[in-house]
Amino acid sequence: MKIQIQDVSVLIDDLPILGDVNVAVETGTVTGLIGPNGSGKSTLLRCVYRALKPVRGSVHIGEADVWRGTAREAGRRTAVVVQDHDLDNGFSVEETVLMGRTPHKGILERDNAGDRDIVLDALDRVGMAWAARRVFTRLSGGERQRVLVARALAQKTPVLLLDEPTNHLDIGAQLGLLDLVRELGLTTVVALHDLDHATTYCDHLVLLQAGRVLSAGLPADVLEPDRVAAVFGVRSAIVPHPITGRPHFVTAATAT
Ligand SMILES: Nc1ncnc2c1ncn2[C@@H]1O[C@H](COP(=O)(O)OP(=O)(O)OP(=O)(O)O)[C@@H](O)[C@H]1O
Repeated sequence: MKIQIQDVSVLIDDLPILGDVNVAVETGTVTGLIGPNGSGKSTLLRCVYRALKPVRGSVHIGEADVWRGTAREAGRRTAVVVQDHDLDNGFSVEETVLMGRTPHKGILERDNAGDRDIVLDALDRVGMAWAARRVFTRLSGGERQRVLVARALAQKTPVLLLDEPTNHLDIGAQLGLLDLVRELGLTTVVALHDLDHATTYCDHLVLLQAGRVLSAGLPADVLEPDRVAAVFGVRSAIVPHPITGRPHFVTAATAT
């Protein structure tokens, strides 16, 4: 299912946060949102998962305008993994992941064995099945993050949005999660700070600066060294990875 972001502008407290953003994400591809702190990555994701309505422009997922139709319909199309989750409710890990099934249920419909199988499978995929009975808020930050990814998987949507999903994760878990995201084959938009992860795991990148798209396209084209230097203030290169031979983004501090 394709994502089409057209001419999206956002104002918060009368301040322009996003201006005339256009992004197209083809079905089954992974697009990375990159850019400095405050450049608008989370805000753009919020427009796609309908937490924030743009003052201008539109977001379509497939044929559907995200602001038409119900939140339930949106929940069947789009799963989200965000930071700053507010889930201090004493729920178990299993109950937390079961919330991902909500858009598929009728108002009074109870969870069934099929839902529980989906939940356990999702927890298994992120290596958290052992924690099914644990209280979600008592897990470590990285464990909680993996559970929230499981909740998104349990939602069984064609579109997946992730806002810095590798935060809190150890390096093995970071690469495991990004491998999983690729394996899923969903239409995916992921905000990432690690530009090597962006190079390795994304089909396309969108570079935001001050709420505007500065560059979009293949990772090697977007992460052109002069552009990286101008935006992030670091020297960079894309070189063959010494272990895999694949393109590897490396940086060095600007020479003094
Ligand atoms: N609710 C809000 N009220 C006021 N300003 C906001 C609000 N949400 C976002 N902003 C501002 O919008 C700009 C973009 O923020 P956003 O969180 O989208 O950036 P980001 O690229 O995701 O940043 P980071 O890499 O630091 O997570 C920032 O200047 C931020 O201060």
